[in-house]
Amino acid sequence: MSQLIVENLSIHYSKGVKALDNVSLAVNKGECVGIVGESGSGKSTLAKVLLGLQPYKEGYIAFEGNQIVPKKKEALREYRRQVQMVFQDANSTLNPKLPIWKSVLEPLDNFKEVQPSFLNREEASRKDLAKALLKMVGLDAHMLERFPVELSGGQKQRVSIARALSLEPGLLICDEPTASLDVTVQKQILQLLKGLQEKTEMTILFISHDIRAVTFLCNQIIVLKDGLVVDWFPLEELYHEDRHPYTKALIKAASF
Ligand SMILES: Nc1ncnc2c1ncn2[C@@H]1O[C@H](COP(=O)(O)OP(=O)(O)OP(=O)(O)O)[C@@H](O)[C@H]1O
Repeated sequence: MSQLIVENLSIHYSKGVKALDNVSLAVNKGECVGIVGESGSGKSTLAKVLLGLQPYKEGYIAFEGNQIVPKKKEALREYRRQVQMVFQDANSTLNPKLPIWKSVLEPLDNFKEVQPSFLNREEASRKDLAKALLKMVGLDAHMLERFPVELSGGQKQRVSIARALSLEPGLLICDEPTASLDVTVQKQILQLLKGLQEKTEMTILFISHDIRAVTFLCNQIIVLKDGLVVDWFPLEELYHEDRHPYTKALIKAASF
């Protein structure tokens, strides 16, 4: 059974804008699935709907067999623990007034009942927990007392990833997590996500306009254009002649 199922999802904004048009997809546990498309193709709308931030009237979304209904608060809370998000702008995730160690512990503070297997909440001090989380994303303990303004873009994104990992999610949704970073740092973040995915076996849904990033990380690729899924294939079939002309154009523009 697929971990995440989306069936015939359509989203219309006011003024007749159809951001998603009958979108169906399925993501299996432990897979890394990329959603690629140009600006305006509906990627962020899809991410918002999947997080329960955007209501939907047409279609069906289920995670681990349970339908996601934005108004059902209790079910949404458990879903929000299971499904974590990394956004493009780490500044929107990190409170500028909090030192990194407090920021990194915020999700665990909101879900006191969670006992991630890689942390010993009872025995460790709060700073030790924060330190262990930073270590998972390749950050040194001397970052603990710093504030977001004192970190580079890549370091801030690592902190955002550490926060997301702290609740040991079953699914990590990354919406353009590398788009604001320079090329070398982008690569490092992609490598970090790849390593974490292999280690933890969590599912990753990686949303990006950058087909290079998607093909580096993902084993399944879904192509969105004007709110429609126009192509969906395993990585091995990237150069297959059956690829949709739009996918071929994206590949060509990326000059692989
Ligand atoms: N709140 C909104 N109200 C009206 N239209 C919207 C709203 N949000 C998005 N849209 C429209 O829906 C379509 C899809 O937008 P969306 O932001 O999901 O695309 P995207 O692929 O994430 O683009 P980008 O990469 O530029 O963020 C676009 O035509 C956009 O103008």
